[in-house]
Amino acid sequence: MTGRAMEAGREALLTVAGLKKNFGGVKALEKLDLTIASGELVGLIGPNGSGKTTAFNLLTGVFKPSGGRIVFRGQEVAGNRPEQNARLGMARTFQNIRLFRDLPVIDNVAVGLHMRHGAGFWPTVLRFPTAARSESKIRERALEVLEILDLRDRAGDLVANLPYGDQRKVEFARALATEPVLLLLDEPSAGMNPHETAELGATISRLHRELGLTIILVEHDMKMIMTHCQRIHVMHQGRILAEGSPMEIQRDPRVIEAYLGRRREGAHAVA
Ligand SMILES: Nc1ncnc2c1ncn2[C@@H]1O[C@H](COP(=O)(O)OP(=O)(O)OP(=O)(O)O)[C@@H](O)[C@H]1O
Repeated sequence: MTGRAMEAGREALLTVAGLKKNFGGVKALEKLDLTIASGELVGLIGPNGSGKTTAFNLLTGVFKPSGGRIVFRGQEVAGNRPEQNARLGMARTFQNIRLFRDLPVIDNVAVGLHMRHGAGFWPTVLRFPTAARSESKIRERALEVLEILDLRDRAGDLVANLPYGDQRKVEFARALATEPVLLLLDEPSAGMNPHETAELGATISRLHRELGLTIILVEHDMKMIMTHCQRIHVMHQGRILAEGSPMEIQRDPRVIEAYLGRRREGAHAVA
């Protein structure tokens, strides 16, 4: 399906049609079709190797597609560079945390803001007054974003000294600092214990609700997906296998088969 969100009368923020990606002989994405409505919190799930991360890499411009279309906010963005899509309002986090561990939290968040509002490389390095002004605005804004994630008190701490769950939140803060309309979260619960995972799920839900963000959540933690997502897209072998509410997905025989088939090979099971 691509039409269910539209039936609810909401405008499409992102439409993906016939998206393909080959790596040599490997068809990582066979034919991806997906429509995400503005304001949704959707889950993108699927067995290991089904193409979820590849989809994120194509959406954000890390890889160029081998074919197909990506329309974001009414513009064709397939083949754009990551910074072009960031300027259009896409932000993402990665499966493995990618922070500057030996820098303070606030500097990590400011990186996201520099990408969007910075004075530019030379004015910053040469400390022109314009750069200083924009630098102080950036720090002010970084503190506001940290406040949203209850991390303002840790602004001056080195990332390396934060618990793992808080490091994830710093990643979120850095993504939020770019003021995205679409946030792509790639397995945010990876490496977390059940308590941290539950807290993170609540944080994602809150960001969705309070900031009106559209979020696509790639996750293997089925409890988080089933609790917080309104709609779920299931990928299998580079395509969408099924789409529906958490209840519909849990009962879908095709989904159960896709997961059980893979579980025999040691992958995660649904529900
Ligand atoms: N850079 C690459 N070069 C070659 N093959 C790749 C590359 N990236 C992904 N693939 C292959 O593409 C397929 C889809 O991988 P992808 O990482 O997108 O799946 P995934 O659903 O995100 O898996 P996981 O849940 O394990 O993270 C896999 O067969 C993978 O081996």
